[in-house]
Amino acid sequence: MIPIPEECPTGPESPYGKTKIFIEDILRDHTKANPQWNTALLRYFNPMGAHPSGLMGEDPLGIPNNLLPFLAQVAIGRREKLSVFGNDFPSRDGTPIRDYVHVVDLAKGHLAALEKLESVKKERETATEKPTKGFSREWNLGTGKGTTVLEVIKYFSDAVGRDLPYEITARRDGDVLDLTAKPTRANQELKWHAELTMKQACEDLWRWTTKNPYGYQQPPTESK
Ligand SMILES: O=c1ccn([C@@H]2O[C@H](COP(=O)(O)OP(=O)(O)O[C@H]3O[C@H](CO)[C@H](O)[C@H](O)[C@H]3O)[C@@H](O)[C@H]2O)c(=O)[nH]1
Repeated sequence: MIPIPEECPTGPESPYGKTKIFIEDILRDHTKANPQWNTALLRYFNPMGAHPSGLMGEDPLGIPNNLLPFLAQVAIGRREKLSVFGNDFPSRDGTPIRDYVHVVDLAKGHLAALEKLESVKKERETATEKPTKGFSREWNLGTGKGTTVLEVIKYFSDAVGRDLPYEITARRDGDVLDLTAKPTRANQELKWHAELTMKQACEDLWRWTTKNPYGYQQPPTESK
């Protein structure tokens, strides 16, 4: 079901996807058995960007697996070029579509969920009939807007101010065509909407990268 609503049936194929659903199941079961528990199950789409101050950002160890951290390392000169994993997907430019959400919006989604749980807690405490089960709910933290890999490269190149080198390579195992959220439930129940644009996310990521080319680590020293 694309875009993916909160009600979408789940069927993870990768071990990583399975860990996410196992954790949700554990939390749902625990909450069901403990009426005093209120649990938010937040489903992240593709987080990107950095704090606009340029003081906090992502610092993957080793070779980055994810698109934006890799692209940022290409732009700052730590890697030669990006490999685009396949351009034969049935999308508008042949590359896969993801829902990239700014980390600041994602952080605000957590605050909105905590506020919602507070109000649920108050309602339940004052209810005439005491609940026999806890409260748990799934919410999609995504923008609802899909962007292809080539579009991401264009947005980030614009933030950097020059074209960034990439080559088309084979598909990566497990990559699917489209993972765009339909965050209707999160929009309505949490009164949360992603507000920041791809342009802002790319500018914030580039500010973080230029201020901290090696993330939180020291630059490597020349060996003699
Ligand atoms: O070097 C790269 C890295 C990625 N991609 C492409 O870029 C898109 C995004 O890939 P990512 O690895 O950045 O993210 P995924 O969509 O694979 O998502 C994974 O990483 C996300 C975080 O960014 C979440 O954790 C998510 O749950 C997890 O499945 C994919 O089409 C992928 O094929 C490339 O072309 N080259």
